[in-house]
Amino acid sequence: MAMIALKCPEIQVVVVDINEARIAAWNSDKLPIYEPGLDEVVKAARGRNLFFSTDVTKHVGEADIVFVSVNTPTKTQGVGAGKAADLTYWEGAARVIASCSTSSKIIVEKSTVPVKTADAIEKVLRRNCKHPGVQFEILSNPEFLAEGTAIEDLTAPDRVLIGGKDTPSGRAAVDALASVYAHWVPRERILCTNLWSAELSKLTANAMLAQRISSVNSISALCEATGADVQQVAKSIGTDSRIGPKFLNASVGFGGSCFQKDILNLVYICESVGLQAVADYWHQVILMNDYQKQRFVEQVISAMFNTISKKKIAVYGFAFKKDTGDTRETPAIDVCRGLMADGARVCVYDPQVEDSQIYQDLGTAKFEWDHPTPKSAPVSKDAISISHDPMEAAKDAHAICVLTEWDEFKAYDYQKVYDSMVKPAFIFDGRNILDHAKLREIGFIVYAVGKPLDPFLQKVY
Ligand SMILES: NC(=O)C1=CN([C@@H]2O[C@H](COP(=O)(O)OP(=O)(O)OC[C@H]3O[C@@H](n4cnc5c(N)ncnc54)[C@H](O)[C@@H]3O)[C@@H](O)[C@H]2O)C=CC1
Ligand SMILES: O=C(O)[C@H]1O[C@H](OP(=O)(O)OP(=O)(O)OC[C@H]2O[C@@H](n3ccc(=O)[nH]c3=O)[C@H](O)[C@@H]2O)[C@H](O)[C@@H](O)[C@@H]1O
Repeated sequence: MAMIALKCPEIQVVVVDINEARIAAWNSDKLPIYEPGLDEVVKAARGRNLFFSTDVTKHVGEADIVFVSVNTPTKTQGVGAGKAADLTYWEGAARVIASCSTSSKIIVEKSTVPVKTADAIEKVLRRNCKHPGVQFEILSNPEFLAEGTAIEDLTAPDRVLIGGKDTPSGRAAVDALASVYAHWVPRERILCTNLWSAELSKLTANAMLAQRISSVNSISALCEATGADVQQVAKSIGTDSRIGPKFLNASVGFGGSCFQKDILNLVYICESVGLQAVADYWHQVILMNDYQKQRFVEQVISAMFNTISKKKIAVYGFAFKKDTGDTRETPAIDVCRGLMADGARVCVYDPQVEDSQIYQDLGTAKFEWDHPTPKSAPVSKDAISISHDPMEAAKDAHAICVLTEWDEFKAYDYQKVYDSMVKPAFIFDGRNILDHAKLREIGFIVYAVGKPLDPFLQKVY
């Protein structure tokens, strides 16, 4: 919305949220999320044609176009728990829109939703609007930005996707929304489809992106078993232009708020229409991701003589990727839990993530985090500590686990780090970002995902 406000000065944009603390932060000097370049965009438009408010009914009532971007988490209970998308917040938003609309509106699905959601939302809107003559035209306009590169992605998107009904009013609504984006996006990049294609394209895009990571991660395990190098393999296959080099970095596993929930949602939809084989196929992407995180933990334990009990392990990076403070579904949660379950004393350092977030994440059950009041149990402060200094985090530690690819991790003085650690000192590079040859020269035992194993780490059968 900030980008639309920046690029379309004649359009008034009001962002409304029921969360007062978030709106207060959007109106302050410290925005509630860390996203490179976002501060500048917000500051350029805020107070001009970009406003943040908790007065949902007033601003929705006055709007011609309403973008609905509420959360669509995985259900935690009831039918479809653990897979289906929970549309409670979406339905709640639709009811509010219906109750406060005195004029016709275009309703834009910006959240990622199951295919056919527009049908359900239309029913809620139609049945709840008290004003005769008010019409709602629903469009699907899924968002493809990635966190950490959101401003770049929004400035020059590969495509903008708009799905609408093939009726005169549907086509007019699609044109109206397309003309907003056309302020800065070339027309040929604005793709117009039917509603169901747009909804399903979003889930499929995320599933196929995540599938690439699970595919290369599955091969990383085979590389370790055979002496192949996953980065060499990724480069070799990625130079085939039909495959391409992007999104082929082996890692400790993918995280983020969307891949897992969207694939599970796709799996559930397939099951609901009786396509079990299709559901199983996509579910394997998630299972491979779980396997990759578990495999990493097992590698740490086995390398350190099958016992990490009471050993201090420094974790470098808690965010799900670099350049964001977001920790939703970060692989660090499962890895830290795995290490703590084996008795390790974990000390986390992350340049952006708040301490309270780390404690909350480690104490919150799966799928709970994306609901407004997640149930969270306190975690033992003996098992987990947080440091704001990477040197201090590594001091007296037996091992360092690199779980996020923050650039600053490459620039540390690892001789100094090594000197302060217990020997043998281990580094487990879950992102393949460090200079492994140099670390070995210093004296570290190095494990890197999908790389030939140090003789020290090779299992003796
Ligand atoms: N985070 C991302 O990078 C991307 C997210 N998406 C999709 O966008 C949607 C939102 O994602 P996020 O922004 O990450 O979630 P979020 O949880 O950070 O934000 C959702 C906001 O909606 C508010 N909300 C809930 N019900 C409301 C209501 N009835 N009225 C007003 N506000 C209400 C919540 O208070 C919350 O601040 C999800 O469907 C997600 O899959 C899509 C592409 C990228
Ligand atoms: O629907 C969404 O929310 C968004 O989900 C992803 O974006 P995001 O989750 O923000 O971040 P990604 O860059 O996709 O990274 C996801 C995870 O995969 C990991 N990853 C990524 C690339 C890679 O090669 N290897 C790898 O392990 C990242 O470290 C991270 O944990 C998609 O890339 C966006 O297009 C989409 O809009």
